[in-house]
Amino acid sequence: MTGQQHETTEETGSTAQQGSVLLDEVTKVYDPDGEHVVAVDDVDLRIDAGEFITVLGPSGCGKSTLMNCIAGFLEPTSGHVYVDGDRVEGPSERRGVVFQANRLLPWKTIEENVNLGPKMRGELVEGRASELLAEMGIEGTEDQYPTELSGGMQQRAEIARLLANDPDIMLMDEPFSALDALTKEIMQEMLLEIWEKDNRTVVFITHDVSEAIFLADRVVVMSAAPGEVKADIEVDIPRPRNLDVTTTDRFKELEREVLELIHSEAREAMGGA
Ligand SMILES: Nc1ncnc2c1ncn2[C@@H]1O[C@H](COP(=O)(O)OP(=O)(O)OP(=O)(O)O)[C@@H](O)[C@H]1O
Repeated sequence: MTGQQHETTEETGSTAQQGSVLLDEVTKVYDPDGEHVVAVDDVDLRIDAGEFITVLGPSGCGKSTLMNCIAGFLEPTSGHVYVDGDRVEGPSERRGVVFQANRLLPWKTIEENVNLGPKMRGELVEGRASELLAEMGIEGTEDQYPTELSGGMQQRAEIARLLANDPDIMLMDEPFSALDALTKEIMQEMLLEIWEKDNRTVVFITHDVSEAIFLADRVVVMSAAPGEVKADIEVDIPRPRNLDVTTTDRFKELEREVLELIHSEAREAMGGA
């Protein structure tokens, strides 16, 4: 994908780039043993192709549920998810998912892990895994096994595995939350570099307010359970960004605004204490 694909064509009025997401009145109710847990309540959300959205909210407010509905792992109880105008009816390699704990297969080498998706589809390109590993800054790890790599390197390999499928949309559920602070910062800058190059749509769930603002075009703040969209905040900090922006007045201002929203949600969730 290129920046050019992101431009609107005059003839059609639509963007050529793939990866737009529309959540239309999405509600998800779990019903274990008749308990009726409303995890996500009537969420409307539009994400443009190529946008980077972060999702913040108190624990249990339905962030992962929402992401799993976009991924196609879960079917909404009511409402629909559309990707590029088509209703999501199941998982697709066009929507790649990264979780906090990586899904690398421990008995396969890093190269074999990265090649897994393309191989299964009969689209294996010789040398592509090495290219992606180099892009992720872990060249030379092709023949190693996941457990031989540090946590940060495993997450880099995981993202390389995702990119090997060339997804239009990257769905990332707290991908860096298990990493130490320094590794986390390095990963954040690296993710932005990749995104600024390819402009894939990213939906990134986090509990970290600073991470949410640093990465995003828009921060979506969810309310305490049942999860609704409480605020949708545009991050008007110029790109390309590096971590220096986190010391600017505008960044601090946004951080205060988002923190206040999160705190008021947490207070409400605790019964207004
Ligand atoms: N498979 C399930 N069966 C029953 N209830 C579930 C299931 N998955 C999630 N829930 C419930 O739905 C609500 C939302 O959960 P979800 O994991 O989506 O929230 P979250 O915001 O991602 O939480 P966290 O920030 O703690 O990861 C919670 O009350 C949770 O207990």
